[in-house]
Amino acid sequence: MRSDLIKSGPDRAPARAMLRATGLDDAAIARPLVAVVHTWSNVSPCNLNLRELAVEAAAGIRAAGGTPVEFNTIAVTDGIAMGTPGMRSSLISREVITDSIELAVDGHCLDAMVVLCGCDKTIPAAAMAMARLDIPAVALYGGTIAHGTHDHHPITVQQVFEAVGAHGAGRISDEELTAVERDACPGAGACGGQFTANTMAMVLTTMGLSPVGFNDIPATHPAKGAAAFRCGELVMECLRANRTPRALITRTAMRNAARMVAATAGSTNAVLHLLAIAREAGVEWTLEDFEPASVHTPVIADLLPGGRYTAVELFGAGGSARVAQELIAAGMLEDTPTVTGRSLFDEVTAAPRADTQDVVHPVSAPLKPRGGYSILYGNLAPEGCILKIPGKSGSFEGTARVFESEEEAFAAVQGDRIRAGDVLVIRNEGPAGGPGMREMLGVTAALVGRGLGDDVALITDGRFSGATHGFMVGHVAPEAARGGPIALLRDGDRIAIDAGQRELRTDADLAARRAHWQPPAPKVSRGALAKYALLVGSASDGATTHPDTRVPDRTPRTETSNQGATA
Ligand SMILES: CC(C)(O)[C@@H](O)C(=O)O
Ligand SMILES: [Mg+2]
Repeated sequence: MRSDLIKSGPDRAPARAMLRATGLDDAAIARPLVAVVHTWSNVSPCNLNLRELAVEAAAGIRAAGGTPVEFNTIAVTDGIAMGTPGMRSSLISREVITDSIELAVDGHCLDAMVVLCGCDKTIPAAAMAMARLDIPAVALYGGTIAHGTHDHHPITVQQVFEAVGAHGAGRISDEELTAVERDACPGAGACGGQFTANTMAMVLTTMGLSPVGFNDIPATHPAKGAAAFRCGELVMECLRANRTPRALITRTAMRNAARMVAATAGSTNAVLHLLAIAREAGVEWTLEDFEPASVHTPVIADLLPGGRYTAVELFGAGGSARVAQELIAAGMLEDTPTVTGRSLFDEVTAAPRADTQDVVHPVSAPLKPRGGYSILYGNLAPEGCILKIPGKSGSFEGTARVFESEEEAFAAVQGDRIRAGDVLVIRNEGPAGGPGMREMLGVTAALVGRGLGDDVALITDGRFSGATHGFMVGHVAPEAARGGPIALLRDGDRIAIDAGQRELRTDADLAARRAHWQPPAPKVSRGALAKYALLVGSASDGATTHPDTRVPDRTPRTETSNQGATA
């Protein structure tokens, strides 16, 4: 046992003395020491229930012969940070949470862990830490928030962001905005559409890191506690069987996860996070691998932000298992092992199947013929970018309106300075340039709220919330701060988002402008943000600080007229 390093033999008497002080007796010290890691915080609803779940998980570990030890990490809540400088801390927190789980578990030589996570970055961080440590481990998502009700319609925080745009355009009153704000978020749980948290929770399930069905249970549902208890028992089974995460995180699991994201029109952040998880697990998986997964998987789940339902209705319809059942029936998933010791297909097939529901469609009657995202390249994104395919699919050509920050763009939208046919370019918001690759939900929701959602497009080296919809291209790489061609765009340039050719391009003479380009001065010089800006790789590699991530290319790019999909 790994924990023998800290507790066996005469030399370890000081460590045992410390453990005794926490209330452990000889028998408890002799048992496997199992971490209950959670990302509890009461700054927002997302992680609010995790301390309660930690008690249940610890009880499950004890019941199965282990000794639980608990610690928690930080969490940064996008729904609160959005649109502020605070949002720079969001993606960086994924690295910090992963690192802190590694350090606390390795620092105390713990034998196994249950990771309880609840929001956009804590969920991928859980998977990254599991991959990195590769000790027996189970992840459990705290669960979705219930939806609010406004004017007899279910709403989520997405509608609050969009109401801000409608309010800015004078379409709704102060009172209406306040009423939406008050109605949207009824209690504990992460944002309720197929936004980043629910998308990533589905990824954990699909990859076999969480038992099928558990992550779908909403945060306030009475069954959530029993699921946490079972995770405690299960991690002890994993320990005895020496079942570890890297056996689960395979290329097949990546492909399955990418297909589930496509089928549910999930958050584009899943692309960043899956790349980061793959790097931690040492799995060969690239940005381009997402394209076939999306092309060959129709959207079958009618979920917000583009569709009608929230994760609570999906839970009632059978949850992630129902989506997987439909994809399996169509030959669109491959069988893989899971944390329970049974295969994904065995678990999914055994899951109950609701008779009447209209949240998840069969593959034969999809909502859209292909998945919700596409990877583009072209002379504006030689390393790639991601298009969130809008409701009104096709291509978009328009005129560049260049903004050097999210704040500038938001002010232009709210100041009624954006017109149909504009392509907003928001740059210097990339992983290094932001730093921290903020989500542009404030801007994208304001566009939708003003009724401009179908008539303008947006490209950025930043990223998007899961609640973003419209004609949106993010993760443009290389980013502006590292000399990506997006840095060279000017107001008035023609920009084409060509979904058919999978290109983001301009006919502007970028090569001529290159000679005059100067890298922008770093926005921060100390602290976590500055460290991240120095270490982070390209968004096309997951925007991670993993040492194997391709060394950032800081040399200016040479423009060609069109570098195409193989660039
Ligand atoms: C605030 C949201 C909706 O949670 C967003 O951060 C996301 O990425 O989905
Ligand atoms: Mg987010």
